[in-house]
Amino acid sequence: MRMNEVVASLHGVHKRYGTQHALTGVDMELHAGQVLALLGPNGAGKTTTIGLLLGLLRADAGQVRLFGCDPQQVAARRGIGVMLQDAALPPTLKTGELLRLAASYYPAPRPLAESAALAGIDDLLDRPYGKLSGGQQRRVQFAIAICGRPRLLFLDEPTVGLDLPARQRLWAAIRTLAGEGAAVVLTTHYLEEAGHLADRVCVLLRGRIVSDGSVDALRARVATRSIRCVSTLDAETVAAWPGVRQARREGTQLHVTCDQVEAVVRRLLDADPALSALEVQAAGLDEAFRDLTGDGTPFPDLREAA
Ligand SMILES: Nc1ncnc2c1ncn2[C@@H]1O[C@H](COP(=O)(O)OP(=O)(O)OP(=O)(O)O)[C@@H](O)[C@H]1O
Repeated sequence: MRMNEVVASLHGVHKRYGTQHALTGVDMELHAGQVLALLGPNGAGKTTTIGLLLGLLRADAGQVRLFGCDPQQVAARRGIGVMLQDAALPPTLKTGELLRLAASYYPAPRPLAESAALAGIDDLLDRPYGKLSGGQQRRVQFAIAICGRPRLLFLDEPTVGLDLPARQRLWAAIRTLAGEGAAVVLTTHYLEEAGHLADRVCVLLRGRIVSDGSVDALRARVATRSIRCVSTLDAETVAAWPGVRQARREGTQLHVTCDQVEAVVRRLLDADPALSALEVQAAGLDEAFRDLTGDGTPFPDLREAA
């Protein structure tokens, strides 16, 4: 497989459930060797997009292609690996047995030890799946998703329930797979995860793609900066200054989001000679997303990873 080759695509896709419009005119391409993070608030259309690519749903209009074929064709589906959130696996089977069984469905599976090592489950192979912790089960599900050497890997919130070392290990494994040429699509609510992992971030909002590009390009689309300082200035007063988008207080700290950072910093220093611990940062992804909604709609389910 050539790096950057388009492995799957949606062009002008519309999908409705009854009168509910889930996707309206979505265009998206997935490339070999690229990790794409699909982000958006609840109900934005992420699951619907993945369902269409997996051939579980049919578009009402537009074209969906998987390895150049209709995603409903079995041959096309053999090239994908999937880790969904509601995986139900037989609890009495041992992890190693489950992995062997899953690998047997693929023409050229990865050696079991390699899948286990990538997923960090080498020490769990003799344990019954049902006796594992939630985080351990997630790792087994990941091993199953990658055991067939998929050319396209779908990961639906793969690190939910994982502690930080396990999450970092999974990120490393995902990077390895992308390095081997796999296209990876992941949905995540963790901004940190998208920032660390993704080559591209696609933001869906109310069934439309509102941003598609690198994490840096997304950040650059919003010119906002955030200022933090220790100050006794009233947040509401600062919020009314020109160039300030938002100001709030957290204990002794004042947090200000603004467009014209130099002017606001100058005015803060003038207004409060005792101001200290001044920090200026580029907008985080959460501010970027908030900005993309245009009407200030927050993304309540986007949170920083713990
Ligand atoms: N089977 C269904 N019947 C009716 N409406 C549906 C169905 N599935 C999804 N929808 C609606 O379609 C829209 C998109 O839903 P979708 O599940 O794709 O969003 P999502 O981005 O995956 O959300 P979440 O982050 O909550 O999983 C929502 O308004 C949802 O209510």
